[in-house]
Amino acid sequence: MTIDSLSHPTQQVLIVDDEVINLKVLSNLLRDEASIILAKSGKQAIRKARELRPDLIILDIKMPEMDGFETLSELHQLPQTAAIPVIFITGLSDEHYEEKGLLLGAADYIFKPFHPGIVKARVHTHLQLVRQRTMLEHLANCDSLTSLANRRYYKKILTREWINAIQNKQPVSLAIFDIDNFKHYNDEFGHDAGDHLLCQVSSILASQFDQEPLLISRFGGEEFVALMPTFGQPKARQLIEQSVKQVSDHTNVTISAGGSSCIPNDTTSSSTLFSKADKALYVAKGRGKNCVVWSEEHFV
Ligand SMILES: Nc1nc2c(ncn2[C@@H]2O[C@H](COP(=O)(O)OP(=O)(O)OP(=O)(O)O)[C@@H](O)[C@H]2O)c(=O)[nH]1
Repeated sequence: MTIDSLSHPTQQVLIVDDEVINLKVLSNLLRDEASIILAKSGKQAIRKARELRPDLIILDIKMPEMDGFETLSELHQLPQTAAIPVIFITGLSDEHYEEKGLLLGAADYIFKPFHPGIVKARVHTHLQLVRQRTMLEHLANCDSLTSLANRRYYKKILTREWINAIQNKQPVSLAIFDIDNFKHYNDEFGHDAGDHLLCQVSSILASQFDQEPLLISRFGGEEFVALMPTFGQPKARQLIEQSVKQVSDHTNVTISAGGSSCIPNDTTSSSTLFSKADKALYVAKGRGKNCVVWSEEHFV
């Protein structure tokens, strides 16, 4: 995973209605605004929303089996769909239902029969809000020079993955990369060339860690942290060694890495994992750089 996976180039709207004619009318109306996904029931909507992560959901309320209120409640309970805004479009025009829908967390409530222009305008506004939110998230979580995840985002994901690992009794590995002799590179070629090199190294690392659940982040300066949830030491170490080799094969510099692995429990802390990796990095630098040291070799 890189930070780019947080944004989606074309916005998608999921329309949910048990009446095919309503699905047709709404998709014709909104196809200029976004690409359209259709669902004919609450259950189907939840499945598609989990899989496709649309930017906005337009939800009918009166549907057999699972009504719109139940569908919204379930969407809000799932981590993959909890933040997707939902607009109710419904024949239930009683204010009591409108209040219920908004209190459940709907972004908007539109009565049927609807005025096409008003629906279009409201959908347009909500999609614009989603774009603005995505942009803010991107700015908050992304390193502006390299476009990698920043330290703030890394910490957020580390907290989440640490809890997951405890619950599922799975390993977590972490490695810190540091560019070797970068001060010398800056002094020799200038700060702009140094920036360019940081971007080059970042893009090589991003290509090595582009699969879920991996995360590569710029921790600061010329230091990068790779988080490898579910990876035990052998698999993690192999990936880190491969990354170090890729940088030395494709740039004018080398990098060193220190790694550490554990199966977290209630008594272990992620900062211990980090400090073990940091100490291993120090050892790697002392061994002549351009190499990987894993903490177990030196710190049990
Ligand atoms: N161009 C550029 N340089 C940076 C940036 N952030 C940190 N640096 C430089 O990175 C260099 C890090 O130097 P040191 O900490 O001495 O490490 P080093 O020269 O790589 O030495 P070793 O870590 O022992 O291999 C400093 O010169 C910083 O100015 C940045 O965003 N752009």
